[in-house]
Amino acid sequence: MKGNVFVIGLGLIGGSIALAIKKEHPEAKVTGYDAKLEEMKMAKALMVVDDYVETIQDGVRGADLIILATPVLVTEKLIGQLGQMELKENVIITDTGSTKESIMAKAQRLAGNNTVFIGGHPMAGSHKSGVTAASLSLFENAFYLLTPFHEQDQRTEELKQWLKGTKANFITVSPEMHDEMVAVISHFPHVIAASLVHLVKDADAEYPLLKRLAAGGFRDITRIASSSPQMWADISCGNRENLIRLLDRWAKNLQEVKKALADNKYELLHRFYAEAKQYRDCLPISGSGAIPSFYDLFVDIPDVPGVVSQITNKLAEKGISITNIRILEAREDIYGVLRISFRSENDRDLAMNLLKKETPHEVYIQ
Ligand SMILES: NC(=O)c1ccc[n+]([C@@H]2O[C@H](COP(=O)([O-])OP(=O)(O)OC[C@H]3O[C@@H](n4cnc5c(N)ncnc54)[C@H](O)[C@@H]3O)[C@@H](O)[C@H]2O)c1
Ligand SMILES: O=C(O)C(=O)C[C@]1(C(=O)O)C=C[C@@H](O)C=C1
Repeated sequence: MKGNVFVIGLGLIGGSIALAIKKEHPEAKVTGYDAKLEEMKMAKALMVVDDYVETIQDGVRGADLIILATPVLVTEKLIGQLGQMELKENVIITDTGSTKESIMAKAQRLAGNNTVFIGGHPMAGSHKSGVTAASLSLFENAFYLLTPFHEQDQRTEELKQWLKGTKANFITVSPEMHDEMVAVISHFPHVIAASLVHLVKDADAEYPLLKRLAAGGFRDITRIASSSPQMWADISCGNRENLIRLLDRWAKNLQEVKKALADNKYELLHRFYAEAKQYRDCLPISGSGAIPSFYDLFVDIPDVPGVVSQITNKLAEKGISITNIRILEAREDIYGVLRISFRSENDRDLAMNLLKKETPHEVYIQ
């Protein structure tokens, strides 16, 4: 497609969408704006945007598509500001915010003058922020939720065309349903992850060794506690009522666990873990989903210095990026197993072929 795209908020999400649009629509011009000048300069240097402007007014003038990729409370304010500006006729405005009800309520005022607002939320991301974390493949195979005011709107199809390069799967939902669902699978887990970290932090003074012992399980469940505080404070305020309801349900659930412990009810505790495991094991491990797909590759390696960097260097030389790396077992008498995670199946297959060809190690997918 041809036209002017204006991205406000050049962080992880705005940057990743800009990259996808530039790749899919090379004839379009992608301009960016961010509250931080440094972020704009970096976005241009990394060729995430073609150019940047120093005021929002300069960017919206002539824009055919405006994408708001700022923290959700900021997005609400910006929608108000856009309502006061002169916009191009037929412009599509969308956002990427993790909440939808209050954003859609604000956006109602934007309707008219052939302006259309279509709420959006790509259901993939990371605990990392900023344009340097942006990636072309961030949304590949992920769900991308849309909340248009009119479901069958032709303009929604137009927006999907603009966003085709994300390779995401688009689904239309109501803003209310959106906020209830993401509260359970995304917003509430972030509250819990941060709260768990606070629990450990509070015990830190008493047990200085704690930090060093906090290994696999704790790290896995609290990765998302490293996310942007502004983003999550905004989301929490934007989805307060659903979060309060979930906190009540969670408290009740924990009371039941507490009672089972107090009464020493082994069977109840076993069922508690078994039912959780059964449901968790049924979640899709690849393909689309709110839980990001991790495409893992396993490499048997000897426990000798330098071997991990040899492998990562080989991947870097071929431009294959990894999302996570971990040694699962490393004892003197046995081989260690290196688990390398990739963003896409394609990256993992490229890595497997490369490492099989260029290293003596056993390389396999579990
Ligand atoms: N991080 C995720 O996993 C994820 C996933 C899906 C959706 N989202 C949503 O996407 C949006 C962006 O998140 P992100 O992860 O890219 O955050 P980010 O922190 O990486 O980027 C946000 C950018 O917005 C800029 N910004 C803040 N206030 C601004 C203002 N007034 N004007 C212009 N720019 C301003 C910041 O400087 C920053 O560069 C949020 O609404 C978030 O809820 C995040
Ligand atoms: O993977 C992560 O770090 C995320 O937190 C991504 C995550 C999520 O909770 O799944 C976070 C917020 C977004 O609205 C969508 C995706």
